[in-house]
Amino acid sequence: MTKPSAKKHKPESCSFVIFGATGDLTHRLVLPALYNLAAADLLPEKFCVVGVARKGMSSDEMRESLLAGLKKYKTRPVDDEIAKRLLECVTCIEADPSDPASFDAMAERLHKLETNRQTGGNRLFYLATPPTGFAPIAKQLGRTGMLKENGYWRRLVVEKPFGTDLASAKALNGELLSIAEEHQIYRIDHYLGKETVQNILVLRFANGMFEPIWNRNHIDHIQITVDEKLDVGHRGSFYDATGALRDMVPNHLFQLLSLVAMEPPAKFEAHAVRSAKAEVLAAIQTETEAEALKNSVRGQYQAGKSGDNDIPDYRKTEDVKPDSTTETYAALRLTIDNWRWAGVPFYLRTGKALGMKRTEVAIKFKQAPFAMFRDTPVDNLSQNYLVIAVEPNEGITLQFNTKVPGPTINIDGVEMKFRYKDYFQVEPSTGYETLIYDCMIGDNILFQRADSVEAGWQAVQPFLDAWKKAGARGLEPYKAGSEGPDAADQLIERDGRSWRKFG
Ligand SMILES: NC(=O)C1=CN([C@@H]2O[C@H](COP(=O)(O)OP(=O)(O)OC[C@H]3O[C@@H](n4cnc5c(N)ncnc54)[C@H](OP(=O)(O)O)[C@@H]3O)[C@@H](O)[C@H]2O)C=CC1
Ligand SMILES: O=C1O[C@H](COP(=O)(O)O)[C@@H](O)[C@H](O)[C@H]1O
Repeated sequence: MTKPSAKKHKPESCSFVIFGATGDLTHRLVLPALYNLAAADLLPEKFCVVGVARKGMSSDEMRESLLAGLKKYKTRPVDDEIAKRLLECVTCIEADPSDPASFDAMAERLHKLETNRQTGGNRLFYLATPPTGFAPIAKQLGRTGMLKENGYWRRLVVEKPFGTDLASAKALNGELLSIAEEHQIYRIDHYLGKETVQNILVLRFANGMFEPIWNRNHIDHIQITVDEKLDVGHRGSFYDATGALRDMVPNHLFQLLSLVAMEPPAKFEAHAVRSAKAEVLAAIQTETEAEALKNSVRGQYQAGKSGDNDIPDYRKTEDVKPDSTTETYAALRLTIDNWRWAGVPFYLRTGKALGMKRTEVAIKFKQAPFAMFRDTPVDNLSQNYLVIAVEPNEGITLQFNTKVPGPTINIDGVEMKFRYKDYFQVEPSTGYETLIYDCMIGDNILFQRADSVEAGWQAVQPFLDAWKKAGARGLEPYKAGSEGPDAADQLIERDGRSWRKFG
């Protein structure tokens, strides 16, 4: 069955200014997302794309490079006519935040371009640069008045990682908020662009049957898993300074956690939803150093095979220190200190170079008291899990027990499965389309507010500190292509529980 989606309207005319336009993110995701929006007729009537490069490049050169990216990273066949129309909107401007005069010149050129292209003065500035560029670029935009909202909207999209710890995230928020208002700042997390992640809100709050049991009285524990097959590859220099915890937990895994654990917002509106998310993150119990070590596992992959791919030892990866203690796997046991979740552990795990790609939230309900069926033969007793499959096989599964047909009572575990592909015709996308579109229409419900980002870092900071002090002590090796270190199993098994098996 195919259902049509709600009709969206075109955003107001604007300029879309990309810093880091020569980079990987722009080519891999941002331009393909703009292309997909163009194909869906969801770009503004009057629109221009300004690609900013620190060193001179002609607009033609930039268009050529972006077209090559579009063809390489396409999510659907590229229609030459649509690509041509989109690329005609592209102009390259040179500006380097270490050269303030270049930003003065940019302000003038941008204004002229807006006049020529009749886009008006609405501007979206996308910081698609490494994080070292965020504050310096924002500072120059502020100094030159380019962010000033004078009857037009001016928005700043900030990529991840947003800081490397609590102190740096606070400092970056402080710098940005001294230049722009909170409503102008769009802190992006691509997990919020995923349909399956947005659907957590709908699953919980558009259905009457889940909310009454969505609490400590009925839920035993929650597991959040983001396993990746990918190894670190050519990202050694970034990854070795970052690690699995910083790279994935305070952002992506906490998006999943906050949507699953937040209180029902009073309205489906940015302020209410973002407040509920920030509140639940702030309620994650702060660990002492000893508790942090006890409630966490970190691992590092050693050489192995994932499918047909030979994966080298992490420490032999280009730009990784040969004695690196950076974790490529992290598992945490967290608790949320509020009425709803008291006593319900949240087990989180994520890692690279694992046997399979799997992102899911598994909600484990309390077992029924089986007194009544104590003497009943059980073929394959199922645990009562509600599983939100973010990737792959996007959908929702409910596991429960049923009677095996026959003259006697036999019990077996079965599943009820909803798969998106069985109900909806989903256009392939990068995941950035919704986020970019929402930013253009000024809806920041799917973007992170400053307090949420800081609450996330606050919750992981004790683990960062404890691991830093421990150095190599407690760093568990695991074989690439495996399910991760055995210690991650022990982390959950010591509570008498186990990780949900896939499949
Ligand atoms: N690549 C991806 O798949 C993803 C990336 N991200 C995030 O997006 C951002 C960009 O990543 P990515 O495109 O991979 O990075 P790149 O290394 O490809 O850099 C992007 C561009 O930024 C410009 N740049 C570099 N340093 C600075 C600086 N200090 N000031 C201003 N401009 C600078 C460079 O362009 P020039 O020299 O021409 O000015 C460079 O080409 C990062 O924050 C990353 O974490 C997030 C999700 C996915
Ligand atoms: O931001 C990041 O996310 C990806 C994982 O994203 P997914 O959508 O494929 O689940 C991860 O590979 C990368 O290291 C990290 O920086």
